[in-house]
Amino acid sequence: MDKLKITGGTPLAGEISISGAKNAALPILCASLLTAGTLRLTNVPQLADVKTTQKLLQGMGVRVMTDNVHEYEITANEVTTLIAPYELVKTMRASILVLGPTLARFGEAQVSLPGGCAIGARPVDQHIKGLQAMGAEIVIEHGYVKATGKLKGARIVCDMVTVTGTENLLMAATLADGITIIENAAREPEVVDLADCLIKMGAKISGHGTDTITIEGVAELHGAEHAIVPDRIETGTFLIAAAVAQGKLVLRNTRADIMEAVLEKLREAGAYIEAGDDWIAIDMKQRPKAVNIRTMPYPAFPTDMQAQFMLLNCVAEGTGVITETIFENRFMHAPELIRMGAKINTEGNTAIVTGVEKLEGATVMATDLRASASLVIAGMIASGETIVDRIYHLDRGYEHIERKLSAVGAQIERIS
Ligand SMILES: CC(=O)N[C@H]1[C@@H](OP(=O)(O)OP(=O)(O)OC[C@H]2O[C@@H](n3ccc(=O)[nH]c3=O)[C@H](O)[C@@H]2O)O[C@H](CO)[C@@H](O)[C@@H]1O
Ligand SMILES: C=C(OP(=O)(O)O)C(=O)O
Repeated sequence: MDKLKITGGTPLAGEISISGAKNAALPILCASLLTAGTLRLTNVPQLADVKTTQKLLQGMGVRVMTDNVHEYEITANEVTTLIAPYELVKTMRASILVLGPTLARFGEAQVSLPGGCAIGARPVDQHIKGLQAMGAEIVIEHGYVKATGKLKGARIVCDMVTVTGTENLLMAATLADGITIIENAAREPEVVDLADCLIKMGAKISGHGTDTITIEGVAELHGAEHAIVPDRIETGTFLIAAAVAQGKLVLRNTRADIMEAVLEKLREAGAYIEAGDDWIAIDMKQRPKAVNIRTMPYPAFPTDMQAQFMLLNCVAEGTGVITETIFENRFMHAPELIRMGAKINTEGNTAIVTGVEKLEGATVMATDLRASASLVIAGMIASGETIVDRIYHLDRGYEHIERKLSAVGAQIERIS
């Protein structure tokens, strides 16, 4: 199993190019199931999760052509099975995103229930409830969601803001008979990117980016071309790296307008940030100041940046309080950071973090995607050597993270 070996304490400076967003690429790849036409995608990140989605679609008979870098051509004109099997779904929860489009186009779908994961139980009851409101017959049998029926428009009020839930219902509604209104919808930029792609495919959608999305179903969708939105979480992760290493980075091919809450917190921590249309620059001249963080749905502070900000507080001046309101078990990085010398007290969904002058290198275990990222950056600023184990989590969501960070001064190598 691969590990990362990091030697801490090297200065960080230079430029990094940001990849397309995992959380936009995955639903958009699944949206290919909505049409027999060809979907041409650019800026697709090279990630394990993208490969898993490719396998899942190919297993259903979808033709996926790729230059194996960032461009994909996907045609679902000869779908051979409407089943998404457990073997693939268990490795990636986002596989549930084939449910809405498959059911909407073919009137039938069987998708393995994704089950819980390290950060929380993550049920999919809202996806199911919404599809039922649209007329689907749904049973759960042998661990599979089995859905049938011709979908019709409905008014759906989500019990909580759910990103993939909104995406599944949005995709399903594009081919439903009549008008669907999704209330308490997720407003994340990745939902907006999916909606923009669906509109290019001929869908009639309005209100995306607000908490009420209206979709007028059409008889069929067609092929389209779309560039995946930049990854705001990858961007934020590298900004944190610069902030804690007191470095200077320019991030290219990204967008500041979709990550204001994160940039605001970095400024509060003492970072000097400038941004243009497709770049963000950070210059951190001193030790960061601790910040308080409360994770909430977009446009508030994202849970996917919580672990990285916990690390920032670990080496900041003062004490910061972190409250995680989205996932019930998303502090697993805390005990690993404590092994590196951090001072963190967790109680329920709150972590009180008091900064120390320096972390110490150690062997640590990555437990989930963003926890892994926080440990890698911790290793970059710690004294001595850090080994981060179980980095397959990292490969799910960061494209060549060790190459990108090495290019700006970090000493990181992948070892087996
Ligand atoms: C592939 C993808 O886009 N993943 C993102 C997506 O995950 P994902 O879409 O799975 O997360 P949700 O927005 O659905 O989850 C938000 C909360 O709602 C709960 N919930 C959700 C659906 C449901 O049917 N029932 C229910 O109870 C979840 O357990 C969680 O507590 O949004 C999360 C929150 O921004 C991010 O951390 C993930 O990176
Ligand atoms: C939790 C995450 O992803 P997923 O929903 O794919 O598990 C994440 O990207 O941090």
